[in-house]
Amino acid sequence: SKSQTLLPPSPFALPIIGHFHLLGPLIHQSFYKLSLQFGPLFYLRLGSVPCIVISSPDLAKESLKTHELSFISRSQFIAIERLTYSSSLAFGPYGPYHKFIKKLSLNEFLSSRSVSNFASIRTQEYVRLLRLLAKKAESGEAVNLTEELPKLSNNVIAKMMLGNSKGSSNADGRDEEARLVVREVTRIFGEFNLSDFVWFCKKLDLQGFGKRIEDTHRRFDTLVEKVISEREELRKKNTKNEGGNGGEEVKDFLDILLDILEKGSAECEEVEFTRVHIKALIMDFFTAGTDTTAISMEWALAELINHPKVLEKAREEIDRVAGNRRLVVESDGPNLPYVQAIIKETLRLHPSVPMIPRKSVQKCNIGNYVIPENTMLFVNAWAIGRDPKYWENPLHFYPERFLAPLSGGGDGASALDVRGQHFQLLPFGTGRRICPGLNLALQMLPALLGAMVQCFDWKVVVANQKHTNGDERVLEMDERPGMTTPRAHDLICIPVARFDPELYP
Ligand code: HEM
Repeated sequence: SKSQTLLPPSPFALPIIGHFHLLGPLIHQSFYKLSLQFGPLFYLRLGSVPCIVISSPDLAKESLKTHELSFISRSQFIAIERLTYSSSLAFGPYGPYHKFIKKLSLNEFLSSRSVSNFASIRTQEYVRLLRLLAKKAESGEAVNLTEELPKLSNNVIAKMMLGNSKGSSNADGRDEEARLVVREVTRIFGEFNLSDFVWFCKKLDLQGFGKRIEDTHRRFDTLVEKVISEREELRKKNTKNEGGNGGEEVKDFLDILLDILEKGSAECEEVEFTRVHIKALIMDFFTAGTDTTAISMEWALAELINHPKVLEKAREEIDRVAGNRRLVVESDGPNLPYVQAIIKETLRLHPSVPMIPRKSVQKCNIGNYVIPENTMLFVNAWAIGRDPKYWENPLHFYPERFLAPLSGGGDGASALDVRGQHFQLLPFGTGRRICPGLNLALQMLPALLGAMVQCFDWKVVVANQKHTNGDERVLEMDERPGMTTPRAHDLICIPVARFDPELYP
C-alpha cells in the first residue's frame, strides 16, 4: 500500500542544510517543539543525514524493543572515530566485538558485585570532597560544585578502572591532565561538526576541528600509554602474584584486560583484542561515565535547593537511618526510598543524556511508516519525561510520585524504575545497548546526595544563578548545549556545616 513506502511527517526542508535551520542550540528542546507540531514520530534531514525523532513511550518501545536489532547501531562521527581509536564500545557498531566487550565490562567491572567491591574507593572520594566542603564552610567561602563533582566522578572511574596504588605516581600532574583531556574530549563530542553532516564539507574541516581532535588524541594517547606501560612493568616484576596485583587488592579492570591481552580468553577467540582496544575502552568509560554522573548530581542538588521542603524530608529520612554520629554510606541506599525517589525525579526531568542516539542497520517499519537503512534515531527521553500525557504536573519536581500512593491515583509512577523496562522513563536507555554504568551511577548518586544533604546546608551566592522576577525558586534551571545536558550556569554555593567533620570515616 502507499503508506508502506511513506516516510514519517516532516517539515519543509531547505537545499543542502535540510532541516538545520529549525534547530536551536539545545537540540532536544528544538525536537520537542517540532514534536508538538509534527507528532511523536517525525522525519528530518540534517544536511545529508536522514533522521527520525521519537517522543512517545509507545514508539520508543516499538523502535528500541520490537525493532531492537534494526536500531542497534550508532552514527560514526569524525571526532568519535578518531578519539576512540575506531574501536568504541559506546559509539561503535553492534557485532561480535561489542557483545564480547560489553559482557566483559558488565561482568568484571560494572556488575553489582564488582561495583560493591570498590565501595571503599568511592567512600574515600566522597570524604575527600566533604572535607574540602567542610574547609570552605569553616572559612565561609563559596565552592564551585560544577568543577568539583566531575573531579569526583573522574577519580572514581580512574581508581576503579586503573587502580591507585600500582606504582604509578601523580607527581607529574597526571590526574589533572587526564581530567582536562577528558573534558576536552567531551566538549568536542558535544560540538556540531559540519563535516559530519554536509557531504561536500567532509574533507574541508571549515571549523578547524581536525587540529583540536589530533592534539587531544595525542595527549590522551601519551597518558594512557604511560599508564599501560607502567602496569605492564609492574606485572612483570610481580609475576609471582597472579595478575601482578599484590594479592590483597581487588583486581582493577586494567589488570583484567591485560590478563586477556596476554593469555587470551575462550570468549574472545572470535574477536580481535589488542592494546588499542584497551585504550579505546578507557576512553569510553571516562567520556561516558564522568560527566553524566556529575551532571545528574548537580541537578539533584539544585532541585533540592529550589525545593526546601523536599530537602528537609530527605534529611529527616537520612537522619532517621544514619543518625548524626555517622556518615550516610552507599549500603544505606535501600533504606532511603525518598532519596531514591529524588534521584528518579531528577533523572526524569534532567536526563543527562537527553536523547538516546541510535542508527538503523536495516530498513524497517515504525507505525505506518518506512524507515530506511542508515537513518539516525533520536529517542527524546527529555521530552517523554515532560509529557503531560504520561506525567501528572510534569514540570513540578515531585519525588513523591515515585513512592507508593496512599490511595491509588497519581500517574502510576510508583511502579516505574529507571532500568530500561519502562519506556516513559529511559535515562539509561534500554536493551542490548543500555548503559552498563547504571549500577555504578545508582550506587553513587543517592549516597553522595545523601552525604551532601546530611553534612551541609547550602547558601546560593552567585547572582546569575538566581531568579530575579519574583519566582520563588532560588536557582535558574537552564541548560547548556552539548551531547549531555549540563546546567547553563555553574552551581556555586557556600556550604554551611551541620555535621561534625571529625566523624567522617
Ligand atoms: C547518571 C549517569 C549516567 C547516565 C544518565 C547514562 C546514560 C546513558 C545512556 C542514555 C546511554 C545510551 C543507552 C542506549 O542507547 O540505550 C548510555 C550508554 C553508555 N554508558 Fe552511560 N550513563 C551514565 C553513567 C555511566 C557510567 C558511570 C558509565 C561507565 C563507567 C557509563 C558508560 C556507558 C557506556 C560504555 C555506554 C554505551 C553502551 C553501549 O553502547 O552498549 N555510563 N549511558
